[in-house]
Amino acid sequence: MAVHAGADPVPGFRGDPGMTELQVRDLSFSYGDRPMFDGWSAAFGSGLTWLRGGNGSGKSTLLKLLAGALRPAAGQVAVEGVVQETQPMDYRRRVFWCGPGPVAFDHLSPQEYFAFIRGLYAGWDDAAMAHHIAGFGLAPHLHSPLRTLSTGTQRKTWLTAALCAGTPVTLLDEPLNALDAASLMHLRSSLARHASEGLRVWIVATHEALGEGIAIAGHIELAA
Ligand SMILES: Nc1ncnc2c1ncn2[C@@H]1O[C@H](COP(=O)(O)OP(=O)(O)OP(=O)(O)O)[C@@H](O)[C@H]1O
Repeated sequence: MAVHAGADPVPGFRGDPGMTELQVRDLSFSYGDRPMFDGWSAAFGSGLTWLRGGNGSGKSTLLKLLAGALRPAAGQVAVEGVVQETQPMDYRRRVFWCGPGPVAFDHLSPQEYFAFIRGLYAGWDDAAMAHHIAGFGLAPHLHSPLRTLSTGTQRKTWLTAALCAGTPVTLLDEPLNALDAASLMHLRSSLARHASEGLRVWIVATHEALGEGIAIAGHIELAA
């Protein structure tokens, strides 16, 4: 297991004044006595960053740290100057994390989940919600409890929320998993649009290439 360290701005990060930025400084984290990150630093600018690495290299762990779902032993993570450790609620409103596993909302239907989540994010976009419900074919499933829906349909629900939340930073963990061909096409075209707009930070952890036509602003590769 490699321990990740260093201070590498994401290649392609432009650092323009006024653009959204996620900054990680001197991040350290261990699972028990097993270090994963030791003084790791990076700066993520607007656009899409592809987070790569083999199984077990720490991609999901890094996204959880950036989301605030795991607590670092040391270091600082900040979005637009809002520091995760000292302003956790303000920070969380700026970061949407879409992980691969089940979440705590599976008693809700997609419609109830969207109604709940739209109250948390000031930039929530209702027009985008209608667009993604259609694009992912979610309409027949809107009123069924999430726990009764297929893995792919649940993931389409989380992805719809991620694409509508309007947060400065969006973290997607293996977003291509479990999607059918039509949904993959819809996700890829949505990511391509956001990546080319370059207005917000998108960090996407995935083993496989995202597909042609998606502008990649930077790569981070974690060693296994
Ligand atoms: N809660 C935990 N406690 C202890 N070790 C953990 C825990 N979660 C993950 N790990 C270990 O940390 C390492 C990194 O895991 P992580 O899930 O971040 O990797 P990954 O790059 O996302 O892998 P994959 O590509 O397989 O999804 C792995 O060796 C894993 O076994």
